[in-house]
Amino acid sequence: MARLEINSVSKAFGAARPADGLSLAVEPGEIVAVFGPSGSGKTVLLRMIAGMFEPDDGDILIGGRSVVGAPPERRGIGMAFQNFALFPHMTARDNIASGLRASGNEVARRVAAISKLLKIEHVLGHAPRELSNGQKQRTALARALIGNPDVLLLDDPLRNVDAKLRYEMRLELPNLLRRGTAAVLYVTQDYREAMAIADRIAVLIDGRLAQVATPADIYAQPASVAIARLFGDPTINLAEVSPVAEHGMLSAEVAGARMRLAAADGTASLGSCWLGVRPEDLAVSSASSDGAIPARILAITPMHEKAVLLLRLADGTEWLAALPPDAPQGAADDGVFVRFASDAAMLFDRATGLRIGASPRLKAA
Ligand SMILES: Nc1ncnc2c1ncn2[C@@H]1O[C@H](COP(=O)(O)OP(=O)(O)OP(=O)(O)O)[C@@H](O)[C@H]1O
Repeated sequence: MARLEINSVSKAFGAARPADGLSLAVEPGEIVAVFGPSGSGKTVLLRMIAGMFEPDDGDILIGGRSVVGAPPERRGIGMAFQNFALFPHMTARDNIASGLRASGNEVARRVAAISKLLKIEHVLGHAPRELSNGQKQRTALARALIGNPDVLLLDDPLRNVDAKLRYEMRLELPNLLRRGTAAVLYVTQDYREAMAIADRIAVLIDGRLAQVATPADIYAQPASVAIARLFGDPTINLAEVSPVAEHGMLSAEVAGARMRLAAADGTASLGSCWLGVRPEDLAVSSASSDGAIPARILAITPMHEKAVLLLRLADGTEWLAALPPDAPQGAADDGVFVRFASDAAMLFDRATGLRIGASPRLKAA
């Protein structure tokens, strides 16, 4: 059992700075997803931990000991990659055993145990070219897990498997990974995968950790508008507003309608803000009411578990609403009214992008 600690780690390649003062600790048995846009530095972070290259600055500790400068094979790390990286001339069995520094019966026993767990016992004699992508991925995972590593690094391991298997693995992987005591760093470009698999998510943007928190907290309390936009499909709706405080209540005009937002802490009005409302927090109806935004339906996309409406608000802003499939939706070109509960509104400072208010969203009005 060993903790992984990344302390103020930086790395530059010429003008690119894929790691810029990163600090993160992963406990034994914990799964932390590293999630962020393409090019944000996720792979560079994993490679520094693995020893494929060293940081310019800062320290990386496993079990309290610095591993900077130590050869990769001495770091107690297991790794699996999106491209599987199996040895083509070896069987699945030998690929898995190559992750172990042991011999004889012990190897056979551990290969049998891990391949049973990963349901690949029947393909152990096959070469990689004879395996499906799902079987390749399981073989690569078995190789990473077999040595009971202190730290397990998984670089987008489900990127190249089909949608059905990805869905199944999202359900299976957390249980599988938690059977061991490895500190797991799991890189993904898919926010759903990060939310399904991880205990905590580390959001990496431009080489910096923008937020590290549980999946539920990141969704409900994104630290900034950039993070709010990375989580959610369809993505969060935004409107430029200048909230005012009156009688202890914040309100703002959105497309001509005055919306109550939250109980205001003070009497001060806020400056220019982004108002954010998630598509699933919008209600759409044909009847007007107090605080409803007039809008027109531009298009409707039925999406099985929900219907997504593209709306044009009275001021021309386009928003998306995600409604349960059985909710009345109207039809394209219908005039409708859009509402959201005051506690569904998030406010972000326009200048800094940071979320305003400490409570999950803002305090309910
Ligand atoms: N060996 C290298 N030499 C020079 N630049 C590099 C090297 N490795 C990475 N970079 C640069 O560092 C930045 C971060 O790359 P990285 O591969 O870590 O991104 P990522 O977040 O893993 O992206 P993706 O999700 O697309 O895999 C990029 O600008 C990339 O071009």
